Amino acid sequence: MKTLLTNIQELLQIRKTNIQKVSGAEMAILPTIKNAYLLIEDEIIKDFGPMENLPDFQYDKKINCQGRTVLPTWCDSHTHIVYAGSREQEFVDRINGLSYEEIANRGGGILNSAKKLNETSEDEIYNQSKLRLEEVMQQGTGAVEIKSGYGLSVEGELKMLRVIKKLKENYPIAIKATFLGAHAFPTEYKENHAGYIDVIINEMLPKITEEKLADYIDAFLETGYFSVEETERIMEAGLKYGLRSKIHVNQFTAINGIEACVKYNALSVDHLEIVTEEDIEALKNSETMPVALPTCSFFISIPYTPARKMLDAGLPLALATDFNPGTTPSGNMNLVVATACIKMKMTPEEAINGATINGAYAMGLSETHGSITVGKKANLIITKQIASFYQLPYAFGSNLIQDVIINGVII
Ligand SMILES: N=CN[C@@H](CCC(=O)O)C(=O)O
Ligand SMILES: [Zn+2]
Repeated sequence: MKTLLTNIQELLQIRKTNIQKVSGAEMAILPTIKNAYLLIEDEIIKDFGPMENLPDFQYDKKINCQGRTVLPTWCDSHTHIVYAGSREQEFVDRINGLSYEEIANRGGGILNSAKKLNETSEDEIYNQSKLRLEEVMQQGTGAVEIKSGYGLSVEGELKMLRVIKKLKENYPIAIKATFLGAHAFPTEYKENHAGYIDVIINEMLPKITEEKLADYIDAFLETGYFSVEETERIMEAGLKYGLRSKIHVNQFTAINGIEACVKYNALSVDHLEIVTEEDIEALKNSETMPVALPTCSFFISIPYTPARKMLDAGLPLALATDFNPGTTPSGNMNLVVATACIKMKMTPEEAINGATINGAYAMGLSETHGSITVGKKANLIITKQIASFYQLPYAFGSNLIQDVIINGVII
């Protein structure tokens, strides 16, 4: 099956060779072709170029993209899409003055979602989660990472990861699964951290890897959650089972966690609302991708990741949603890109790089996703008629997506 897209007003994020990520000043450059064509063969990008060079292709279907921009689908490298129920009461509690920490200390937060998850059947969790996945696909996401972490028990974590596996099997979108047993300490282990970490390492990890349920391992490295030393135990155990880490870190406090993550060659460090000079130094010349979650900052009113400071230091930055019931009940990457521009002072070029090519890197999907490159998956957003791609973050409340193509098929 061959599909030809013609008269594309502007084709964004074209990369002739497969580069892995963009860093620092490179992030300001978003290569494009104006008045372009693109040929899809089955699920792959076969060719693209300026309309004046359009070869005499045979094709089965033609889409005239007059006035429309085409770009790769979003790569959302950090979500908690699989969960049970919702937490809008905590949202109202925060409006009334309670902080995220105060709510968590009253048994809300992650433990609230864990209780709901353990009381809900696997089928019901699947049915709730698939609706969220379908929604984000329509919003232009073509690759997504999904974490466990609301089970906090052997059965609960396995249940979540089996739901993620089923989503992988049933949907065309690329999904990476991350095991986040170290998301919080269950109440019964509040005074016995080492005991819970033993459960993670000796009971959960062997079962999860035996069933091949996870691609990565995560921990919430934060004051009041997992310490640097506790997270190091988790990262070390993950590596023994072949799981590289992607770590929640520096959301509320900076406690030298990033340095530890880099030491363990984490694929990504995520959140980074509080970043010190030492953290930036640790990330320089590393293979660890920093990931910002601007709609989390927006929703719970915490600082935004200091993108300018990080880019000026030459670092790369990826953008993701953090879609979860507590701190970010939204998986809309369009809003993430807009918020990064409006609140973090990233340019549209930088934000789109962060949400595509760097997001793919943060999921280990650089070979297949994140750019318009011959041989990569034909995962494309076709916009409505827009004056320029700057309108994507500018008109932040509008849905500017006309069609989403995943693996060569309009969904
Ligand atoms: N910070 C840790 N985990 C999630 C929130 C979890 C929750 O509140 O349910 C996050 O990334 O923001
Ligand atoms: Zn998260």
